[in-house]
Amino acid sequence: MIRTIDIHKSFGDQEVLKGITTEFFPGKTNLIIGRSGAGKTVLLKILVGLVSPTSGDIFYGDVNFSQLNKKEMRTIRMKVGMLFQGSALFDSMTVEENIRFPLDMFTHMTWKEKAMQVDSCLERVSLGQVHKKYPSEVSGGMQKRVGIARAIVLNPEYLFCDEPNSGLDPKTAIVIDELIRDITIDKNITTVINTHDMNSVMEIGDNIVLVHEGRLAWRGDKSQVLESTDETLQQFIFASPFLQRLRASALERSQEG
Ligand SMILES: Nc1ncnc2c1ncn2[C@@H]1O[C@H](COP(=O)(O)OP(=O)(O)OP(=O)(O)O)[C@@H](O)[C@H]1O
Repeated sequence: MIRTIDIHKSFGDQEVLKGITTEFFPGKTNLIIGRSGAGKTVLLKILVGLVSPTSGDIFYGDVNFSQLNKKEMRTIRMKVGMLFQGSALFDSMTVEENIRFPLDMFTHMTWKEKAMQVDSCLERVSLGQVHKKYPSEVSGGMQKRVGIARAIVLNPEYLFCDEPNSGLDPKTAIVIDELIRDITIDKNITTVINTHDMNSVMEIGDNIVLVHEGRLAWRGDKSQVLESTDETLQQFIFASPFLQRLRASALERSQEG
């Protein structure tokens, strides 16, 4: 579990985060949602330790992440997997070299142990004979799978995904979401996903954190989204007139039934 307590972040005069207190749970897909510029990426970077908060605390379990020295922070980082926006694979490395990279960096495993771990992660993301291919030789959806395989190769306790659906068609996006959710449940990972994608909210939103103008505007799960009367949430989720009509008719049907 990750807890943030009263996180503030300013860049110069601009206060981007204005006191975020929330929780992200193990075995759940925790989504950070919000409009462009709301502060989602800054919050995600603070959670991972890439950006320091101006004030506030982050707890990984019982450990106060904000007060660790470099060595202790490295121990926590070893437990963290990252799926970057656009997958961020190394173009000059094959798929298997990409996935093996964290093992080379952080472990003393033998060549054979690494090969077995790479195979098992590729199998977990349902990719077969792509070991020797380069990222440019596989589709965008496959690149995401490779990115996920690399993110889980060290058996992380925490998984951070920045816009995992960007650039994918809606169907492939749902398949990738479901893959992330299944891995989260199987391995009891605390997964935090930064997303704009409404399908993700409604399909895998176990714990949804809505950030609005740097503040926590709403928290709940996907089953509470439709019924919530929170204005900020409704304006964000049902932004288009089409979705507003859809919501109205869904609510009508549920009242009739
Ligand atoms: N390193 C930085 N220096 C100065 N300002 C920054 C920095 N990083 C982010 N900001 C500002 O913080 C605000 C929030 O940015 P952030 O990237 O977190 O938004 P976001 O919610 O992730 O938006 P999007 O959905 O468009 O990615 C923006 O106004 C941005 O310009």
